Amino acid sequence: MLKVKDLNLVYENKNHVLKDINFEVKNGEIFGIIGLSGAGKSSLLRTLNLLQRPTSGNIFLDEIDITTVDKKDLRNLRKKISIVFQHFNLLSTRNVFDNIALPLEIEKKDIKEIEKKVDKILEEVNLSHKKSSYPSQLSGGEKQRTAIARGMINNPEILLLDEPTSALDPQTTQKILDLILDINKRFNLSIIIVTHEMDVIKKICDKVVYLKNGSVEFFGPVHELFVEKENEIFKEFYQEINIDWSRAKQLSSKETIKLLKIVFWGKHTHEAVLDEVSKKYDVKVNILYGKIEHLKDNPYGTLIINVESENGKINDFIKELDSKVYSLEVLQ
Ligand SMILES: Nc1ncnc2c1ncn2[C@@H]1O[C@H](COP(=O)(O)OP(=O)(O)OP(=O)(O)O)[C@@H](O)[C@H]1O
Repeated sequence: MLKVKDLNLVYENKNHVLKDINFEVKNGEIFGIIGLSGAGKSSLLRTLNLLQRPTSGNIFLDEIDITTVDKKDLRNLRKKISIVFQHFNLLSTRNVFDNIALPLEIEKKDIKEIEKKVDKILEEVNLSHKKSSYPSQLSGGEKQRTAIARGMINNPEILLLDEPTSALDPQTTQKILDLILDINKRFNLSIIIVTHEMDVIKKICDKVVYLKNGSVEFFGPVHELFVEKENEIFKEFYQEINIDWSRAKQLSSKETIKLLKIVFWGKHTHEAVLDEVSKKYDVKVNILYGKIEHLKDNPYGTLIINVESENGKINDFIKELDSKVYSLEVLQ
């Protein structure tokens, strides 16, 4: 487990970029760091394997505070927590095989062992056919696979990925995300991924830290970010719900009409809860906005509805519906 405690980073020019950061990453988790440009995501990632020393605070890897590690133990630390850089950092004069072999050569490993390990990892990232190619002969996705393979060659406990899909087209992005999910499952490897793409968080992450101006604005499971914090965080990140609120409120201005926001989560998302409860209380439902999305393995749905009842049972209807959905908010 990786635990970050009260971490601060002040650059030499007095720029205080990370402020009292706290979070933890459990073994085998895929953990996202998200935020707007300049929020401090890359700075945070680089402190996690001490490429950038924090100004204060602690980073515990399995209870040991790595911020106290001295220079000679840094190489061992970076074998345990390895990083894949945003622009891959492949050496242009070395082919794919030799790029991946580099960390083992630095360790002065036996040539036979190097060949065996590199060939195995090449197979795992589906790149055996490109082992003799040079970086200039590779597509963006192949460069990323090479960089990930090099990051994996020393069997790290944690793999840090800086914007692994930012330079890729949507199809290649999907393939790289599948690869990340695959290595996470196969090796029970913890993966910490910096991204500015909400879709990446949705598709592969278990937990997430949302950074704003260097502070943790949210830390928790991805579905909580989407479901509970949607209004606060998403408004500044992107306008998630596209609805004409003044019209919706005007429609709901009568005493007998209420405007509701309902969130469904997990297996209940596909159940006909709304239909059943509205029939039971004889309430008319008018859907103003609706969508179902997928977060890793679970669907979640959002509905904005107004409901109308002349029989005085609208509050009973709301109470029962509230007990059957993930969350319900009376907007008006
Ligand atoms: N070495 C440095 N010295 C001083 N300031 C720096 C240094 N590196 C980054 N910064 C500043 O720290 C802030 C955070 O930068 P960082 O690259 O960590 O943000 P980010 O969230 O990763 O941004 P982006 O999404 O644009 O890559 C920015 O204001 C940046 O200019």
